[in-house]
Parts: sequence; structure tokens; C-alpha cells
Amino acid sequence: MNIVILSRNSHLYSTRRLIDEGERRGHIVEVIDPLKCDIIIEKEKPTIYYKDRYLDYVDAIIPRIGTSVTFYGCAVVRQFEMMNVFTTVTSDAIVRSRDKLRSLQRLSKAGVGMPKTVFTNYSRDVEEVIEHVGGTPVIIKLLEGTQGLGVVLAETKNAAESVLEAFNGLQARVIVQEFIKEAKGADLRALVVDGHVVGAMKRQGKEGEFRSNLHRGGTAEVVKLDDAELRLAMQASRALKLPVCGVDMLQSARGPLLLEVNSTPGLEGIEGATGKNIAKAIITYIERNRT
Ligand SMILES: Nc1ncnc2c1ncn2[C@@H]1O[C@H](COP(=O)(O)OP(=O)(O)OP(=O)(O)O)[C@@H](O)[C@H]1O
Ligand SMILES: [Mg+2]
Ligand SMILES: [Mg+2]
Repeated sequence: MNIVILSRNSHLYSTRRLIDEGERRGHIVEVIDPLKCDIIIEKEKPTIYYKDRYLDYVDAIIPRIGTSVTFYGCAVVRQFEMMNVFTTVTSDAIVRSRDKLRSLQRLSKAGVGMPKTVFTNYSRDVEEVIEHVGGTPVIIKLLEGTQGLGVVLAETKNAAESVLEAFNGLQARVIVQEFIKEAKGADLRALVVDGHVVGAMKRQGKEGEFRSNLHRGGTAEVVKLDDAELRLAMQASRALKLPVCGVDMLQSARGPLLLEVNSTPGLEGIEGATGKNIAKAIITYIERNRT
């Protein structure tokens, strides 16, 4: 098979692992920077021009689209879809997953457990908003934040008010969320491939930090998920139509609660913590499903 990894950087761990496992299984794997693709649109002949050639020989793509290039990257993924090329994640699903609010709305409809969340346009009614999520402390997060940046813990009503005012002044959209203190600065990441959990880790924030992100100095170890956690991860993958994804959840007194679903999950942390060959699982998923 001719497999294309859509990525801006062929040296990243995840990209390199996918190249290695793809080649090991006899495929031709190429890394293509989506920003260097020209999308050519005309009647019944959708094509993509890259450097000096047409990408008309591709059997499957693995999009690894960074959050800063969602628009252009997804346009390229969509073009491959128009060319009937198999993709591990659709352009629509990537776009949806990039917006926390949109994702949570869908997930709540699908019956997925989550911290109670409020989206509000203006900070005048802070008191009511805080009441809706069960009182302070509350979590306030940017709708399109990543790596734990733009996630704030507001301990008091006054703090929440100031933070909402500040974000408001910057015209940044935020959600206000119930703070799950039982999680104790840890979260679970389940790696889903083909709708099933193929590996899971627990990430623990550094001392005194409520955010467990590895980018914020957290550490990861392998965990075995219980039935409710497995079910939640698979339910979230199905609801967002993301057969390959990373599902983040918090352990709470009322069971696992969904935090977010990542459509371009990194492989380094999870392969390191679990010792599992996740890159191979993604390649064999393509082999089984490409028609
Ligand atoms: N409601 C909450 N209650 C308790 N802790 C929370 C809550 N929301 C987020 N956290 C903590 O903060 C971290 C970052 O939050 P979240 O994953 O929503 O943000 P992010 O910036 O999108 O991060 P990512 O890089 O994982 O995409 C979580 O991993 C978790 O440890
Ligand atoms: Mg995120
Ligand atoms: Mg997260």
C-alpha cells in the first residue's frame, strides 16, 4: 500500500514510529506536509499537487494535523476523501474534535459522563454560572487550548470573576467546569484504535499542580482500565466518529468523567508507559479497513 502521513515534521516520534511500522509491514510510507499541497478542484476530478507531482497513487492517509494548521490541513484531508482515499480520521471529525464545546455537546447527547460544564457569553452572571457547576473552586478553560495552557483553577468567586473578565477582554471563548478534586491532579489517557482501547496510562501532575499534562511536567505510568473506563473511552470514540483517538478522562467519585478527545494523539508517552506497539495497531487497522 502507499500510505501518506500528513505531517509537517517527519522527525517527530509519532511520525517516525508510523513510518517504521508501515515499512516493516511492507508498505511504502511517505511524509507529506499538508501546507505544501495544492488542492485542485474541478468537475469530477479532485486532485492534489505536491512539489512536482499529482498525489493520485495514495491508498491511505494518516492525518497528523497540528492545532495551528487545522483549517488548511483539514482541507487537504477532505480533498483526499473526495479522491476516495482511506483516512484514519475524517476531516469533519478533526474539525469537531478541535472545539471542546462542540465535542462536549455531542458527547453529552451520547450519554457520556463528564464534569458539569457551562458555556457563557458574558461574565455578568458569574454567581449563577458558578452555582450551576456546584460552587467554587471551578475550572475555567479556553475552548481551543492545548497542552494544559489556558486551563485555570479559580478557587473563589472573586478569582473566577477576574479570570472570566480577563478572557472576555481578550475575546477568548471559555467554558466553566465543575472541579473534580478527587482526581488529585491525575487523569487517564486511553488510546483507541479501531474503536477499541489498545493502551492506557495514568498521568500525574507534578507536586502542587492540578493539571496532569506531560507538557506541564507531569509523569505517566501504565494502568489497567476498569469496565466503566473502557466503556467511556469506546463510547466517546464512537460519538465523535474518531476510530483512532486519545480519550482523556478523570476518575471521580461518580465514575470516570470525560475530559476531551484528541484526534491526533501522540504516541511517545503512551508507547513509553505501556510498552505497547500502538503504531503497528494503527497500520494494521488501515490494512483491515481500506476497501
Ligand atoms: N474539570 C476538571 N477537574 C479537575 N481537573 C481538571 C479538570 N479539567 C481539566 N483538569 C486538569 O487539567 C488538565 C488539562 O485540561 P484539558 O485536558 O482539558 O486541557 P488541554 O489544554 O486541552 O490539554 P491537552 O494538551 O491534553 O489537550 C487535565 O489533564 C486535568 O489534569
Ligand atoms: Mg486538548
Ligand atoms: Mg488534556
